[in-house]
Amino acid sequence: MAIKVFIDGAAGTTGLQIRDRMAAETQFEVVQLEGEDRKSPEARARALNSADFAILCLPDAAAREAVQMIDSDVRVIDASSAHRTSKEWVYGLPELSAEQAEAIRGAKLVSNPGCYPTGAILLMRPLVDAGILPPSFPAPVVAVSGYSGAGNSLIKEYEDARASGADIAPLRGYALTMGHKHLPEMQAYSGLASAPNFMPMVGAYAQGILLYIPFHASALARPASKDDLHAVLSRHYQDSPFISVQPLIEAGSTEYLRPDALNNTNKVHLYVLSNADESQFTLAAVYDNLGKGASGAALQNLKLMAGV
Ligand SMILES: NC(=O)C1=CN([C@@H]2O[C@H](COP(=O)(O)OP(=O)(O)OC[C@H]3O[C@@H](n4cnc5c(N)ncnc54)[C@H](OP(=O)(O)O)[C@@H]3O)[C@@H](O)[C@H]2O)C=CC1
Ligand SMILES: CC(=O)N[C@@H](CCC(=O)OP(=O)(O)O)C(=O)O
Repeated sequence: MAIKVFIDGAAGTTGLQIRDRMAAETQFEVVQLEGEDRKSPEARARALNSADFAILCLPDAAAREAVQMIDSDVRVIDASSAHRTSKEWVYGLPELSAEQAEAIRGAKLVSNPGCYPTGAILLMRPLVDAGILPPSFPAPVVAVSGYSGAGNSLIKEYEDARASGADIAPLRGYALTMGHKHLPEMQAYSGLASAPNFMPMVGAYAQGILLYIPFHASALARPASKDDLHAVLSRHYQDSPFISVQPLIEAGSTEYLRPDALNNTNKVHLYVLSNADESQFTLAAVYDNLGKGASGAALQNLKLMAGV
């Protein structure tokens, strides 16, 4: 019998992408609500409690509301930021460790990571665990995302502006008061003592993230070369089907990184960059905000939880 999966918020950016990605997954039967039922608390509660799994692709408040409706054994994956550091929830990043993957496999409540934290945590956590980055690391995180990262409303804003020929900023630096909602999960799951210094930007393109963590060698917990950093990350992700550490960049290379390089995949590419004397390093990540940054990760967690 097919495994019943209710997607609450199936008409949104994340929900639509999950549906598309599930089209080829015949072991699952997708349930979604149409028309007025989409936002009817009664219809949502019925669909939620008659499913094996529910994926919440909703604003935080509606995700909290959905959780209040549960009176069955339904297992939940929440794509919103409502529960990412809640004790009752398991953080849905299986690549953190074998134990984390195991915890997700058996969990009732899984919180899918935020798009920016995914790259930042994948880069920093293995280096903190290896004692190369200290927990006191004053992490600078600078990232650019496509506008789909903010869902339907920003997609509409950019697409309307493009259609009408209105002025479009090529890049917007935002969260200028430095209190972005992703800070708690970035800190908690990177293993840091304090919140990163996070400066996000949104570009005038739809999809894809490029994220940088630039720092001086003096910030390391102990002396380490670019080969050391690269070896720790490569070892950590050696068995991962989705995360791959890219080769070190050769001197004189004219290679460049583009945020949309992995669009429509669940992959993440990680890089260790350095200057010639290795007095300065930058960790970098490239991935799809709607892939491993949202819908791809939700499907990965669903398959892990369902054991398929
Ligand atoms: N876009 C991304 O890259 C990422 C998004 N996320 C998170 O995923 C969640 C969904 O985001 P996203 O898909 O981008 O957002 P969208 O705005 O594109 O979609 C949200 C959907 O939820 C629906 N909705 C709103 N309120 C209710 C309600 N009370 N009951 C039922 N449905 C409701 C909306 O309907 P309507 O439009 O009619 O209001 C819409 O279809 C958010 O919490 C977001 O933070 C996480 C990681 C990355
Ligand atoms: C470009 C853009 O605006 N991005 C969103 C993050 C999208 C995301 O990851 O959503 P969650 O917060 O649910 O994780 C932002 O910065 O708020």
